[in-house]
Amino acid sequence: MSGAAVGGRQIAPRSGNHQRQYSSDHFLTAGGGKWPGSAGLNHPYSSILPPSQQVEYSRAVRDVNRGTGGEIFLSMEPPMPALGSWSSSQRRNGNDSISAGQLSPGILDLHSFDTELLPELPTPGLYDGVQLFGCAQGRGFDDSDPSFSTGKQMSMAQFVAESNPLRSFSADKEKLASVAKIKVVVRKRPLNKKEIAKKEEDIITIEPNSNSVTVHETKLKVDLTEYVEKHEFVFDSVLNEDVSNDEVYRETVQPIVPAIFQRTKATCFAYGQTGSGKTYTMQPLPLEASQDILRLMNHTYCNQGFQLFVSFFEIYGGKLFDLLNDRRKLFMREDGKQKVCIVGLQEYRVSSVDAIQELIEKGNATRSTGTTGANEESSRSHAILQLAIKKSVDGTESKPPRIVGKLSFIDLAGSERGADTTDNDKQTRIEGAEINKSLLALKECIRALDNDQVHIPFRGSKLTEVLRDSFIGDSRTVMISCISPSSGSCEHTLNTLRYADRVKSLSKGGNPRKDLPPAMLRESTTLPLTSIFPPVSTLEGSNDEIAIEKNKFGLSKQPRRETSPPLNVDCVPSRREEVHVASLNGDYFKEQRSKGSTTAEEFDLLAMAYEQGKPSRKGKVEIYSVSALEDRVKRVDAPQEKWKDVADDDEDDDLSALLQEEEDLVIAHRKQVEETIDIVREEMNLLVKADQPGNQLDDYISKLNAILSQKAAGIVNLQARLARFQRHLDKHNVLLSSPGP
Ligand SMILES: Nc1ncnc2c1ncn2[C@@H]1O[C@H](COP(=O)(O)OP(=O)(O)OP(=O)(O)O)[C@@H](O)[C@H]1O
Repeated sequence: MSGAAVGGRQIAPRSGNHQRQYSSDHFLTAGGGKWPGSAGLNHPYSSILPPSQQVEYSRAVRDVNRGTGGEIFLSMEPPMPALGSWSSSQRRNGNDSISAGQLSPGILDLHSFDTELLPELPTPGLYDGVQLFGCAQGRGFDDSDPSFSTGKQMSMAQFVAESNPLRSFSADKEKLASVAKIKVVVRKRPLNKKEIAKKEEDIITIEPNSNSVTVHETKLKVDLTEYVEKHEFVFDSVLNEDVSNDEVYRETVQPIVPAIFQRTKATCFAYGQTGSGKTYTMQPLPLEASQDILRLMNHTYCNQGFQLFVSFFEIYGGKLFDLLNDRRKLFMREDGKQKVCIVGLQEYRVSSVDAIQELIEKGNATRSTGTTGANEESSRSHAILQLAIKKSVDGTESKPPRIVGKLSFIDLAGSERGADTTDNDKQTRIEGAEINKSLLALKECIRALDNDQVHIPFRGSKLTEVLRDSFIGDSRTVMISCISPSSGSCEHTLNTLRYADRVKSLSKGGNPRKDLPPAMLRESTTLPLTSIFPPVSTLEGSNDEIAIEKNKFGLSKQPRRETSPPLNVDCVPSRREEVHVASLNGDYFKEQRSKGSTTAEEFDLLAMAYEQGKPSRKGKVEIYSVSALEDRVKRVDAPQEKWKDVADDDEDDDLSALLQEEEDLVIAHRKQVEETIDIVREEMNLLVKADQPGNQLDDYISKLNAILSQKAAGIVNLQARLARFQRHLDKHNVLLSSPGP
């Protein structure tokens, strides 16, 4: 398959010669096979397939890759694609796993089903353990069940043994309800050969039987001696490098599979830097889940009219592409009721694991990859695989089936790609910004979801928009944070864990950190803005007039005197040096401007930043944090529902933009502090040299000049960013100045 041009850039699909190469990257642990594409037995799926299926699997993939014979994925025109011939495995089994008539129409309305969900399933004996192994309606266990379409003969004993994980499904509904709304799991991969060759150390420790992970970061003191800073995090579950893909499935997705028969939408996504194991972790999950779904459908729920559908698409650079239809471009549309439709997305009805496996393989082979600085090739797209359970309305095929529940698997783009916003290549910058935006929006949606917020900022990105229906109603989310163990990845690993921590930490569902002694809270301590700025109620002379009319967010600007919730700003770790830098004078800006190194707009911003840096005449400021804003939106919405619709669009867009800016500011601040520490280190070196006999004064002066300029530039940039953010907050009445004493 040839690459597709996207946004002026040639994208190589993950197939043939363009597949990701980790040639020197083979993992040393057992089962750490090379992936992807070669369809060897080291494929992550192979661990969940019996030997007979592994052979069949290789054959199937070979067929797909050749694109001959058993190819089922012909280019199809919506709405009703013509289907080619069958895959080899399907032919062999006489299996009608995917049929033309079973393909969905070209327009998949992801959302409309929400309001049309089927009534509760008949519950008698629903989770009766006996029925796990027999049909709820009297049909006995059938070895020829198509869900076991490998031709393998299975005895009842074997079946019972293989079905053991499903015993957990026999829990009653209450047990389902106890499945956490959000679960954050961390998975550490083993060191790879390349890292070992570079003598990189494993800096991650996970205590056995604990759910905490520690990152040991080597740092330098100002006097250049080394020390190790420990960063400890606690999550719902922490999996070390020995944990198999099977165990990952059991820990993450398996508990929520039964819930999707109960009208639940579940989402599982992997987050982490390039090469941290997201794809390795995610790829087997849909297959394992569909295996369990088919078992439930064919036994516990047999003859109840359930059907399983698969779709697979990716979001690349803010655009949607169907991975099961030759990367055909898809369009997202919203109807008058804000229901999201993905126009043209192919959905395949499946009834065997083989068929699902082929579809997944096909989709994976089609995913976009691109070259990055860090790795030869890495994913720069989000891949979304959805398993939808539908049910016919009247037990016949006459009407299209309605969705009952859905399980979405998201293999996110490499998280560090969001930092590509300063790359030289424009396309890379745009992609980086898009990735950044979507990761931020995803985090905010999950947080909002877990806090039962009325406003879920799903409009923040394409990713969250298409997942909108998964964020509404009864939903479950599992986040798997993948981390590399090597010292070279320390910064990315910390970023990944901080992201995961922020997803979890503000959730109402419980912050595991709260049980920890203070010493363990060092890394993820958040500093409430209220501790920097006094709460509204303690401010003198709050400007009540400002808070009277409605603002752009539809907020009734009533005087508020309650304490605003904290804006969470990650603390700079306490051990880091505090650096005091002398104030700049206004001439600096003029000088920069006259040198032409600053644009007019930047000049204004810099000048404004300088002005802001001066002691305020007013003295005190009243700050409403972004979280406070969301809270206000929520509270005000309740009695004023009638005009909520009108304000919704703007609110969401503005909120997303503000949230993005907040995040960017914190990142820039952190970076600036790190840079300042480096600069101080340089200064120390310079001073040491200056004390030595024979020191060159010229050299000292020029170096000192360079250092001071660098220092100043860093501060000015941060001030400019801060000023811009303050202006935006101000514009939306998030920040309100109050007169001083
Ligand atoms: N837990 C693990 N055990 C053994 N090997 C692993 C593990 N996790 C990842 N690997 C291997 O590491 C390499 C990179 O993993 P993978 O492609 O899944 O990373 P990724 O996070 O998806 O990267 P990208 O963002 O570039 O897609 C692969 O060769 C994979 O087989």
